[in-house]
Parts: sequence; C-alpha cells; structure tokens
Amino acid sequence: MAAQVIDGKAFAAKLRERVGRQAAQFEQAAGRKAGLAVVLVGEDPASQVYVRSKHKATVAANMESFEHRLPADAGEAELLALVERLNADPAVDGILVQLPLPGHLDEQAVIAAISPDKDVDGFHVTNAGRLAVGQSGFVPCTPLGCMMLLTDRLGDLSGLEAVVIGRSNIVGKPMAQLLLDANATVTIAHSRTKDLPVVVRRADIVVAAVGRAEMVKAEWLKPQATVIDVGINRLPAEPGTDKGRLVGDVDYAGAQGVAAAITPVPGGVGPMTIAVLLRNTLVAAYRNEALDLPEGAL
Ligand SMILES: Nc1nc(=O)c2c([nH]1)NC[C@@H]1CN(c3ccc(C(=O)N[C@@H](CCC(=O)O)C(=O)O)cc3)C=[N+]21
Repeated sequence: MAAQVIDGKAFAAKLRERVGRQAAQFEQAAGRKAGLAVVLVGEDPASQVYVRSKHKATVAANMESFEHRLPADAGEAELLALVERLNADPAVDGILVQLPLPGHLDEQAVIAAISPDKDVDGFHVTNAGRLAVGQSGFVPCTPLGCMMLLTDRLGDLSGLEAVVIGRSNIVGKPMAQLLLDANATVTIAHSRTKDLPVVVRRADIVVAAVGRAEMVKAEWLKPQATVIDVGINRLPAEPGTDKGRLVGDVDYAGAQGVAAAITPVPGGVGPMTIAVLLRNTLVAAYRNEALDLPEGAL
C-alpha cells in the first residue's frame, strides 16, 4: 500500500489562516499590527524568492512586513547598526536576517546582536539554551513545523524511536530536542554515522535534514515508518529544460512503497517553515505588548 502523503502545504495554509485571524485580534487589542522585519544582504536569487514569499505571507496574515535590503558588500558595522535599530523599534516584533550571509559577514555575530525576544528564527544562543533546558522561548521554524506535522499525524510520540539525520543548529539539533521533549527515543545521525542504513531501520520516525538529494533509500526504512523530509535539493537540469527538479533527502518514490506516511518535496516541510515564522512573530507581538495569547493553540 502506498504511503499517505503528508500535505504540509495544506496544513501550513490552515495555520496561516489561524494566525491571520489571531493577528487581527492582536491589532484590535494592541492598536497596532504585529510586525516582522526581514533583512536581506546581497542579491542571491534563491534568497530573494524566499524573502518575497515571506513578505506576501506576512501581509496576507494581517501583519506588517518591513523589508530591508543591503548591498552584497555591506559592512558588518552597517548590518549590526540596522539590527540595533530594529531591536529598538516598537513596531518590530520579529527580526529575521536571511541566511546565508555573504562570506565576509560573521553570521554568529549578527545573530547574537538580535534581541532574543525578537529572534523569531530561534537562532540566538539564548533561545537555543532555553530550548535545551526546557524554558519557553522561540523554537526554530522548520523543526517546530515538523513537530506539528508529526503530532497531527501520530498524536502522542512517547516511546517511539526517532532518528534525525543531520546535526545543524537550525534543524537537526533543535529537532532532536523537540522529539526528546515529546518523550521519543532520539538518535542523531550524520555523515560520519557508521552503518546509517541500520540506524535508520529502527526508526518509527525519520527526519532527514542532510541536504543530499535522495540519499535516504527505501530499503533503509522500517516498514510503516513516518518520514519527514526537510531537504530541498535541485537536481541538474535535464537536457532541453532550464531548471532541474526539486527533490528531498529521501528517495520519495521508493519510500512510498515502505513508509506509512511521508512529506513530499516541494509541498511538505517548506511551506510549514513560513507559516511557523508568522506564528512565532505573533507570539512575539503578544509578549512584547504583555498581552495574553488568545485561547486556542497556535
Ligand atoms: N534566517 C533565515 N531563516 C529561515 O527560515 C531561512 C533562511 N534564513 N534562509 C533560507 C532558509 C530556507 N527557508 C525556506 C522557507 C520556505 C521554503 C518553502 O516554502 N518551500 C516550498 C517551495 C520550494 C520551491 O519551489 O523553491 C516547498 O518546499 O514546497 C523553503 C525554504 C527558510 N530559510
């Protein structure tokens, strides 16, 4: 039987709609809209596409979007000064500096400059630390979106075997912590893991976040596993076409014959990332105004 497709795009649309309604309530209560500032340095085409779709989604969810573009050769002092201004601006609830930054800029220094209470990406060490010790803070959007899909599908994750492939600060590590908080038994695997197929084979839940096209094979999966594919890889263009296909980190076609459920690429985890960003921004806005979040989980 073919695996069920986990429709992240539809789930994300519902979440954005809910956030939009609650953002309208926020505006009523606070007398202003919740605001998200996005900073883009340079002209990377993929980053420009992401920033544009974040802007559209923000406005559609009844929030204010502030876009700041700096030239590719902007200095670190200039970028840090902008972040400081946004930290101090009461109309800005969330700040996102689009990554990757051009090579001459120190990403860690820039993330460290963002006020942890406006760090809706959840990348600041303060928020990483809060997640690690179980305090409330901002959780990175992609892993939080993955958790929403998993709990929607499986309910209680207690005692399930979860294998996270990838150990980045942005996805792998926070993903593992969220699964652990949900009482899963968690293994973090990575490029140096010995016998990766055997490790993956014990997983009831596989989260693939390595950034290697179709690396996880169908034969590695435990029958009826739930597979969350975080990878977004563009294959080389076929002759006569200008763009290659987007694929995940999992051999999707093969996995469909083994897994119980799997997220597609595109249309799986990607859309959740932006929806959770809006959710985090609204949470930041309520906190910044010291207002209670309305009933009904976001
Ligand atoms: N500070 C920062 N925060 C980020 O959250 C951040 C970032 N920098 N830099 C780049 C990555 C990437 N990212 C994605 C968001 C949405 C989709 C998404 O919606 N993808 C769609 C469309 C894919 C397509 O057609 O290109 C999908 O998977 O269906 C993908 C990737 C956020 N990022």
